[in-house]
Amino acid sequence: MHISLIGLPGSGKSTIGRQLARVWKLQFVDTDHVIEQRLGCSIKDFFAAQGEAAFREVEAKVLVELLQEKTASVISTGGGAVLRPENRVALRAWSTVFYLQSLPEDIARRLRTDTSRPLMQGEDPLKRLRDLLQVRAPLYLETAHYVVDAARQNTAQVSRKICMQAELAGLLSSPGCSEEVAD
Ligand SMILES: Nc1ncnc2c1ncn2[C@@H]1O[C@H](COP(=O)(O)OP(=O)(O)OP(=O)(O)O)[C@@H](O)[C@H]1O
Ligand SMILES: O=C(O)C1=C[C@@H](O)[C@@H](O)[C@H](O)C1
Ligand SMILES: [Mg+2]
Repeated sequence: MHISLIGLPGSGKSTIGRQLARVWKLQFVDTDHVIEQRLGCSIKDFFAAQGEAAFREVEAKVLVELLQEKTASVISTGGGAVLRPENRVALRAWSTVFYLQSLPEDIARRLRTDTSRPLMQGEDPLKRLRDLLQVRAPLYLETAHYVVDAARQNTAQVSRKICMQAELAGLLSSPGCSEEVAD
């Protein structure tokens, strides 16, 4: 019923999810955004005050709630949403999952000046992304119904690929939407 996007931090889940929801005329939800609303502070501040384990607890609760919503939505997840086995099972069971498979080099270049992502604030963001990918790649692949090659692609190109795949799989009631994604 829902469409979920998974992938590394900075792989474009929020940006592309919003584009797809607009084209498909579905509700758009971003788990990070819902978590921040619930916490009443930024994820970065919550990480600093309570630590990552506390964040993962909140993330798991929010994710299941959103997946159980009746209204069909495009759900952009946080980069670490696949870390918990129960999240992986829930994502696969209650949504069609697209993995945005991006290159750490592309992401590091894009996020050079970003200070909002707590896991990207170290000395060497590229090494951090490579380390994250080593741990998470099998989890993203295990969770995904479809893997989208997002390397060296802009967001409109990635959105179009997802649209075409969704049309091929008969996931959408109104085919032809891949032509509507603007560059
Ligand atoms: N394929 C892409 N081409 C060009 N720019 C991109 C691409 N993907 C993402 N971006 C840009 O990179 C930044 C991060 O993207 P976005 O916030 O959508 O990533 P995310 O996957 O939601 O990250 P997080 O897991 O931290 O929530 C944004 O400025 C977005 O416009
Ligand atoms: O990759 C991650 O573990 C994270 C990515 C972000 O989307 C946020 O969910 C948070 O900063 C953790
Ligand atoms: Mg995001």
